[in-house]
Amino acid sequence: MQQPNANPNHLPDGFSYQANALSAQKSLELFYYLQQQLNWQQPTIKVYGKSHVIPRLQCFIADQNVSYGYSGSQLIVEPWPEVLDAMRVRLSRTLQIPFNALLVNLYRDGHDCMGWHSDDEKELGEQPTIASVSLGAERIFKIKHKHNNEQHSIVLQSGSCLIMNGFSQRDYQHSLPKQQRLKHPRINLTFRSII
Ligand SMILES: O=C(O)CCC(=O)C(=O)O
Ligand SMILES: [Fe+2]
Repeated sequence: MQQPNANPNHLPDGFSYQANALSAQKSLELFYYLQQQLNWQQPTIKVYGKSHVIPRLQCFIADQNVSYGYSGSQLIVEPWPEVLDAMRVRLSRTLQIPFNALLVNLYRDGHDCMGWHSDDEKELGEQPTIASVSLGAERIFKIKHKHNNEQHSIVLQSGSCLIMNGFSQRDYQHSLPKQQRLKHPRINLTFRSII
């Protein structure tokens, strides 16, 4: 298996990684709170005409006027819990992006994963900014260029924030591969601005 790049600063244009956006203590508290409190769903998606449940749990939180078809399945839209609304306000102010939606992923263990994709849905606009906060187990995150062999892989630590902006979605795909031996869960918060 390819080793994760030791230096997360060597990411391509449009990706930037901040290790300690949240303290270890705060990250764990938030992890347990969200694991218990959110209304987790496991939507079904169609791949080549066949229906599958996705290999993770999800919760979609958004302002009331927002609707977002995620890979063809319409998720139930949940209101903002106070703690996530506060985080959204802070991130919006820091990054100068009016985040109005949040897709939360729960990877129950290393069997749960997310396949190669770009977050390039029309409703995210031309050069979307996505802020991705990780809580709980560390997971490997892979990035590959769409038209050449450029590949990167980094470890997303608990309390970290990965920002994707610029042409990161136009030019690259990303994925969260299975890690068969991993027993611990992880929650990922992806703040989005839907037009
Ligand atoms: O779990 C992750 O770090 C990636 C999530 C992701 O790519 C997405 O929600 O679009
Ligand atoms: Fe993504």
